[in-house]
Amino acid sequence: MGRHTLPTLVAIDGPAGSGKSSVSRAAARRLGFAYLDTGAAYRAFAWFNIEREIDTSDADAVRRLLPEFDYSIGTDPDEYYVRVGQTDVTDAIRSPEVSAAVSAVARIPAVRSQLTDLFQSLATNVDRPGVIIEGRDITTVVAPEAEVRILLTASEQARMDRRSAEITTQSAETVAEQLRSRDRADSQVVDFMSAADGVITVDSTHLDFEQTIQAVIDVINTRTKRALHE
Ligand SMILES: Nc1ncnc2c1ncn2[C@@H]1O[C@H](COP(=O)(O)OP(=O)(O)O)[C@@H](O)[C@H]1O
Ligand SMILES: Nc1ccn([C@@H]2O[C@H](COP(=O)(O)OP(=O)(O)O)[C@@H](O)[C@H]2O)c(=O)n1
Repeated sequence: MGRHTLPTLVAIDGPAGSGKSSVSRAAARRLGFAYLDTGAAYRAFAWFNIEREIDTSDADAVRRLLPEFDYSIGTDPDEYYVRVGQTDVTDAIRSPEVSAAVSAVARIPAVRSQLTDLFQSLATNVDRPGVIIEGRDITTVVAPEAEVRILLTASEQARMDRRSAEITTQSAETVAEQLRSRDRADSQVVDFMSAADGVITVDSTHLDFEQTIQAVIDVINTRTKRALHE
C-alpha cells in the first residue's frame, strides 16, 4: 500500500474503563485500520520514571528524562506491543504502580507536547488506509482535524464493573477508588467527559462489547461516506 494519501483518522476519547482500547482495537481489526493506543505511551513513560527511580512529583526531574525516552509501539491491531529501549513493557505498564504514577507525568506540558508530536508522526506513517487513535485529548489536541471524532462514554458504575472484572489481584473497591482518583486528576488537565464541537458521543452503558464495536463502526462508516460526498 502506498503512502501517497494520508490515512483516514478516527479519534476516540473517553474516561478510564469506557472501552476505548478494546473497542478501538476490535474496530480497527475489522476495518483493516491501524490502531494507536496513546495511553500506553504515558504509561510507558511513567514506567521509565519508576525504573530510573525518579520522583514523579518532581516535574523538572521528569522533564530531564524525556530526551532518553526511547519508545516504540505496535500499531497493527494483531501485533500489539509496547517497548522502552529493548525492554518489552506491554504487561508491566498495566501494573497498579504505573497506574498510580501516570497522571503525575501526564500533566507536565513538556511531556504532553513531546508525546503529541510522536502520536501525530506515528498516525500519519501507518501503512493502512486508516488509523484509530484513542486517548483523552485526541479529538481536541492530537487530531482535532480527524474525519471521525468520537467520545466513548459509559456510566461510572459500568466502567468500574468492567475494570474490576479485569483486575482480579485487587478488590473491586480498590480498583474503583483508583479509577475515580485517576479520572479526577486527568480531568484537571484535559476535558474528556464532555464532547467538543463536532464530536459524536457513543454511550456504551447499555451496550455489550459487540454492540459497542458496531456502534463505533457505524459512526465511522457514516462519517467517512459523508466526507467523500462533501
Ligand atoms: N460495551 C462493553 N460491555 C462490556 N464490557 C466492555 C464493553 N466495552 C469494553 N468492555 C470491557 O471493559 C474493560 C475496559 O475496557 P478498556 O478497553 O480497557 O477501556 P479503556 O481503554 O477505555 O480504559 C475491558 O475488559 C473490555 O473488554
Ligand atoms: N491522550 C492521552 C492518553 C492517556 N493519558 C494519560 O495516560 C493515562 C493512561 O491512559 P490509558 O488510556 O491507558 O488508561 P485507561 O483508560 O485504559 O485506564 C491516563 O490516566 C492519563 O493520565 C493522557 O494524558 N492523554
